[in-house]
Formats: sequence, C-alpha cells, structure tokens
Amino acid sequence: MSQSLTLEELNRVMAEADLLKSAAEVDAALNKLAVEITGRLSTSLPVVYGIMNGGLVMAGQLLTKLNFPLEQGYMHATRYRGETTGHTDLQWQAPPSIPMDGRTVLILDDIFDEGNTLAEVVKACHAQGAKEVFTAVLVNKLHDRKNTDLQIDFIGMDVEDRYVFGCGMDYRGYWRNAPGIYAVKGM
Ligand SMILES: O=P(O)(O)OC[C@H]1O[C@H](OP(=O)(O)OP(=O)(O)O)[C@H](O)[C@@H]1O
Ligand SMILES: Nc1nc2[nH]cnc2c(=O)[nH]1
Repeated sequence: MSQSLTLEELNRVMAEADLLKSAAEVDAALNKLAVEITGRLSTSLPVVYGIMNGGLVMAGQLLTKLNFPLEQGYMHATRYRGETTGHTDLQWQAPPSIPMDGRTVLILDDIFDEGNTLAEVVKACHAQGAKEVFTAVLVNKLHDRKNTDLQIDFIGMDVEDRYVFGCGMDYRGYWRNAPGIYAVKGM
C-alpha cells in the first residue's frame, strides 16, 4: 500500500515510466469528448457524476468544456483500492450525491479496463430510477478481458494493455496528478 513507498521509489517509477499520451493529447481527447457529449446531451439537463477518485481529474477538466446547463455530482466506488489488480467486488464509499430519479445521467470516469466498475455503477443508476444513463471515459484499455457487454457511449482515446497512471489514475495511491498518461515500467 502507499505508506510503504518512499519518495525515491515514487520518483523512480515516474522517471522509468513510458509516456503513452502527452498532456496535449489528453487535452485533445477531452475536446473531442466535449463535442460529442454536447451533441448528444446539451438539451437534456443531465446530472453528471464523476466517479471518485479516478474520475476527479477527468471530470474537472471536461466539465469546463461543456457549455450547456447541467448539474454536477459525485459518487465514490472503488474496486482496486490502491492496488494494481482489482477485487471482484465494488466497494461503495459514497453513494450518488444528487438524486437521479427520472433524470438523464452521465457518468464520468478515468478508465474502462475490465469494465466491472462502470457496469455496476450503471446498474445502480438504473436501480435508482435514472431515465437514461450515459458513460464517458478518458481512456479505454485495449484487451479481450472485458467482464461486461456494456458499451461506453463516449471514449476519449484507447491505451495499450499496461498498468497506467496520471490524469486521475494512480500508481499505488500516488501520481494521479501527473498531466499525461504513463505506463509503469514492466507492467
Ligand atoms: O474497468 P475496471 O477494471 O473496473 O477498472 C476501472 C476502475 O478502476 C479505477 O478505480 P479504482 O477501483 O482503482 O478506484 P480509484 O478510482 O479510487 O482509483 C478507475 O478509476 C475505474 O473506476
Ligand atoms: N491507475 C489505474 N487504475 C486502473 N483501474 C483499472 N485499470 C487501471 C490502470 O491501468 N491504472
């Protein structure tokens, strides 16, 4: 867990990491997402939830590019819990902060990997009475291990099948603040 990592180790992880997407590429992906989402949802008065923690950066950066009326909320669900492989169950740490009954819902997250997190979140939104539920992610990880048939409505960009960090995604709790998307050496 994060307590056992030293400053030197964390700086080495960054120094040895491969940059997969630069900050400029991330910004371009967010602009593309904003255009697509605006085209679909600008007249729906949606409630837009970022999934904490990973969705925080993506949501914060994307929201200012959406120039139409929306409500903004959050929910906190975690499957990886600071580790680099996911638990089977999703742990809810905070339920949706705004009621969604009868509303158009847009869920924002950093990454669609095996898919359990978003599949379960979407299911929970329908159970809570959402009229319709859309999903948007900054990155989709390319592999054939998806555990769900869920189709993501808006995808910023694809990344290769490696453990990535930056733009909200952590390396053992750290480096969510990195402005590009990096892959850990050897992972
Ligand atoms: O598609 P999946 O395989 O389910 O993985 C994707 C999820 O994993 C990460 O969350 P995590 O559980 O690590 O919690 P965090 O957001 O606090 O980092 C990420 O933010 C996504 O929500
Ligand atoms: N930080 C991070 N979180 C994830 N959750 C699911 N896949 C990943 C990943 O590659 N990196």
